[in-house]
Amino acid sequence: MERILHFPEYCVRLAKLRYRISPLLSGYILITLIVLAALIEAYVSYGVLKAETDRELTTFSDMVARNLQRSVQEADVILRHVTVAFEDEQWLGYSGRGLQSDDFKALSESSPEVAEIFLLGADSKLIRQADKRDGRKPIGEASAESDFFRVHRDAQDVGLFVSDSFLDWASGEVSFVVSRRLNHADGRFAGIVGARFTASKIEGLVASLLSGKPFAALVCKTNGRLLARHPFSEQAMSLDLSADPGLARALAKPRPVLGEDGQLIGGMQGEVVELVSPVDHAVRLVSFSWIGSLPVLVGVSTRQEDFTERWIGRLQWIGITSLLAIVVVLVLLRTIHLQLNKIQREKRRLETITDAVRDPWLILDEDGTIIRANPAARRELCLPEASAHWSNALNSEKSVLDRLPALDGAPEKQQCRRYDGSVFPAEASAARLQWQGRAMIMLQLHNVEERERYQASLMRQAYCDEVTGLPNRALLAERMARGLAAAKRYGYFCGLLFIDLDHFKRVNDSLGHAGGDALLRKVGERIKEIARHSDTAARFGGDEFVIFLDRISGRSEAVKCAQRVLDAFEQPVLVDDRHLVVSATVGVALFPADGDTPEQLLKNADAAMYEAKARGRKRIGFYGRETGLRIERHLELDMALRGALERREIWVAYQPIVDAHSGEVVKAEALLRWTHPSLGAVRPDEFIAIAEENGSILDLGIWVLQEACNLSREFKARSGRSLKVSVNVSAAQFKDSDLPRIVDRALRRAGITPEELELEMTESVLVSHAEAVNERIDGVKQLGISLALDDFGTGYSSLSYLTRFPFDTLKIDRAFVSRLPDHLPSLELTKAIVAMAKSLNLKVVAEGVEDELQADTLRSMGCEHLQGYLFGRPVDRDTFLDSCCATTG
Ligand SMILES: Nc1nc2c(ncn2[C@@H]2O[C@H](COP(=O)(O)OP(=O)(O)OP(=O)(O)O)[C@@H](O)[C@H]2O)c(=O)[nH]1
Repeated sequence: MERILHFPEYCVRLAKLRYRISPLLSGYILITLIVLAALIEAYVSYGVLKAETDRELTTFSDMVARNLQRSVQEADVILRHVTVAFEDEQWLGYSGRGLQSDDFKALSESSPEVAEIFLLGADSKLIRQADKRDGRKPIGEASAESDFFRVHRDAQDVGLFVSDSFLDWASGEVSFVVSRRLNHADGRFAGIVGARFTASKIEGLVASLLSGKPFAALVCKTNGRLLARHPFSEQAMSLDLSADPGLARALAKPRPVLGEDGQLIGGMQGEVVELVSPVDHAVRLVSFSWIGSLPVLVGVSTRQEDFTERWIGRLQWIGITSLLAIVVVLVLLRTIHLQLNKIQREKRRLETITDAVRDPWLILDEDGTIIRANPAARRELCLPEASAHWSNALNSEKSVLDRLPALDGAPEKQQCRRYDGSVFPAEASAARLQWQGRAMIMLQLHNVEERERYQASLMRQAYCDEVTGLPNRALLAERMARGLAAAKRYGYFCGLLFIDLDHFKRVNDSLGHAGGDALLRKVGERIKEIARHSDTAARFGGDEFVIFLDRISGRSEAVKCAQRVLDAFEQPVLVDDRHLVVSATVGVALFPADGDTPEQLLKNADAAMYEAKARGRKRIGFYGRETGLRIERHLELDMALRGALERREIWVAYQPIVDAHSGEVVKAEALLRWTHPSLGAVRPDEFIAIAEENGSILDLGIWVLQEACNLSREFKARSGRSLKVSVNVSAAQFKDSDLPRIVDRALRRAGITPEELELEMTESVLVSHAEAVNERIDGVKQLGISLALDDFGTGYSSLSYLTRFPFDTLKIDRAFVSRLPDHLPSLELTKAIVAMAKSLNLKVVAEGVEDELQADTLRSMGCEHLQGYLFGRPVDRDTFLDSCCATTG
C-alpha cells in the first residue's frame, strides 16, 4: 500500500532525473558503453577465434591423419597381397609366372603416395622392385641394416611396421618405409616387402588438404622421429622429438578408439595444446591425431603469433567500428554541446530581456504555484530569496491575487497583495505558455498605484477648487452639460443657484486673505451639505458658489433649495475662533425656462443674483426679462459713465434747505446729475451705484465737493451772506480717499470757512469699514466741518450710530415725510426722531416736503429745516444762484 502511495512521488523524481541528466553526460555514458562493448567483443572474439582455430586444427589434424591412414592402408593392401602371393607360390621356387616386375609397378602406381614397392630377401638382397622411376638403384642394396629390415628379421609378429625417415640414397628423397615380413612355409624369415613413402609426397598431400590455411603439419612417430612436415624442411626431418614436452603431452592422453563408423568410442579425441615448436621454436597451437592404430601421430598447428594476428585483425574491425561509433557520438555531442550553448546563450539573452522588464511577471503552474519570478516581481511582491518559500499565488494565505485574470484576455484591474501584507492596485493579465515542456500560466502585473495617484492629482487640479475642494468651474460645466443633455432627452427640469457671499471683502479686509479662505472653506462645506448627492455644488470663483440641481420638479423646488442656502447662514461661521455672521445672495435660473445651455443658465442665474444684491442682499433673485434688461442697462451705463465728467455730461444740481419758520434759504444740498446725450437724464441712484462699483465715485466726489464749495463762495459773493452747502459722501470716499485732506483743499480753494460746508452720509457708510470711517470722520470734524446723517429712518436706523459718531444734523427720510400727516405710524416715528434729535442736540432736516400741510406738521414738531419741492427743486448752479440770491436780496 505504502509503495502504491509513493508511486507518484517516484514518478516525479524520475521525471526530474530525466531533466537532470544532461545530454553531455548521456554522451559520455554512451562512449563508455561503446568502449565496454568493444572490450567485451574483443574478449568474446578471442574466445570465438580460439574455438574456431581449435576446431579447425582438430578437424585438419583428423583429416590429415585419416588421409595418411588411407594411404598407408592402401599400401598395406599391396603389401598383404604381395605377402600372400609370396607365401602361396613360394616366390623363389615357383615355376609358374608368379609376381613379375610389371605387377609390382602396377601395384605401386595404385597408391599415389607410394614411391616404390620392393621385396627384400632374407639376406636383404633385393628380389623385386617396382620403382616408378625406372633406372634407379633399388633401396634394398643400401638398407640391409635399415630398421624396417631389422625389425622383421628379428621378430616374427611385428605386422605392419612404419620405419623412421631416412634419406633414400637412390632417389635422394627423404623417405620412410611401411613394411611387412615374408615367411617361408616353415615360418622362417624370408625377407620383407615394403612400400616407400616420400616425405615430399606426404607433404604434398598435407598441403593439398590444408589448402591455403596458415597451418603447419608434422607426421611423427611415437619415438619422436619425424616422417614428414608441411611446409617441408630438411633440417626438421632430422629432428628427434622424443624429449619434446608437447609430444609427451599428446602421448600421455589415452589413444582414441574409433568405431567402424569412425565415431569415437574410447580414449580421447585430439585436443589443442600450446607448445613451443621444436622446428621453428615458435609458440604454436597444436592438435595431434593418431593415424589409425599405427604409432604415428599427425600434428596440425598454427603459430600463436598468427592466431594473435588473426585476432588482432578482428580487433581492428571492432576498434574501427567502435572508433567510428565514438566519433559519431563525439560529433553528435559536439553538435549538441554547441546547440546547448546556443540555447543557453539564447536563454540567458531572453532572461536578460525578461528580467529587464520593469513590470513584474510570474510563471505559475496550473495549480497557481509560483515557479519563476523576474527580479521586478521579487522586488514588487517582496518575495523571499529562496523560491522554496514561495507559496501559491492564488489560493494561499499569501496569495498575490484573489482570482486569476481571464486567460489570454485583456488586463484586469485587481488589488495585489505583497508578501509583507501590503496591497497595491495593478493591472493583471494571464496567458498560457509552455515552460520546460509543461503547460504553465504567465501572470503579468502592472502597478498602477503611481498612475492612479497622478491621475487623481490631475483630476483634482483640473476639476477641484484648491481652496474648498469643491468641483471647480470646469467640472461644473461638464456635469451641467451632461445633466442638461439628459434633461433635454427625458424632459425634466434642472435648476441653478448662483450664490454670492455678501460683503465678503470685509472678511478679507479684517481677517486677511487666509481668514477669507478659511471662511470660503466653511461656506463650501455648508453648501455641499445642502446639495443632494445628484447635485453639483461647485465654487465658481471669488466668493461665488453654484449649485446645479439635476432633475427637479420645478421652480418651487429650486426656491426651497435657495432658501435652505440662506438658512444655512443663519448660524454664524466659526473662523479663527471668531464667530462671523455671514449672509449670501442667491440668484436662481431654471432649465429650460431661463436658458437651455450651461452658459446661459450661469449667466442668467448670475444676473438674478446681481439683481437681488441690488435690492439689498441676503435674498433670492429670479431671472426674468426685467432682470436681463436691467443688467444690460447696468453694463451700458457702466461703459458710458467712464469719461462722462470730462465730457461735462455730469453736473451738480442744488436744492435749497430753508429755515422752517422764516423760510430763509440756509443750506443747499449738492446733488449729482448726469445727462447723457442719447440715454438722457440718468437717475442718480442708478449711476452713483455704478460709480461706486467701478470706482469713479472718488473722482466724482472730489469734483462735486469743489463745485459745492465754489457755489457757497459765489453765493456769499452775490448775496453777502454765507450759505452752507451739504455734500453727499459715499462709503468708498470714506474708505479709500484721504477725505479730510480733500475737504481741506476744497475749502481753501473755494475760500470758504468750514462752517459753510456739511458732509452727508448714509448709515450704510457707517456699517461698512467702521474703523476707517471713524478715523475719517474725526479728521473731518477736526477741520470744523459739520456732519449730517442722511435718510434716517430707513435701513439700519441704529441709534447707537447717533451717539457713536459726532453728527450735527439728522435728515428724516422722505418716505416718512411724504406720508405726513395722515399716516399715523410715520407721524409718530417722525415725532420721535425729532424729539430724539433734539435731546441729542442735533438739528433736524426733513426731506421731501411737498406741501404746506407737511411743512406745518414738521414745524409743529420742532423741525428746524425743511427741504423739498415746496421750497425749490434741485436746479443747476446758475439758476440756483439767480433764484436764491434774488430771493434773499
Ligand atoms: N480670501 C479670498 N478672497 C477672495 C478670493 N477670490 C476673490 N476674493 C475676494 O473676494 C471678494 C469678492 O468681492 P465681491 O463679491 O465683489 O464683493 P463683496 O464684498 O462680497 O460684496 P457684495 O458681493 O456686493 O456683497 C474680493 O475682495 C476678492 O478679492 C479667494 O480665493 N480668497
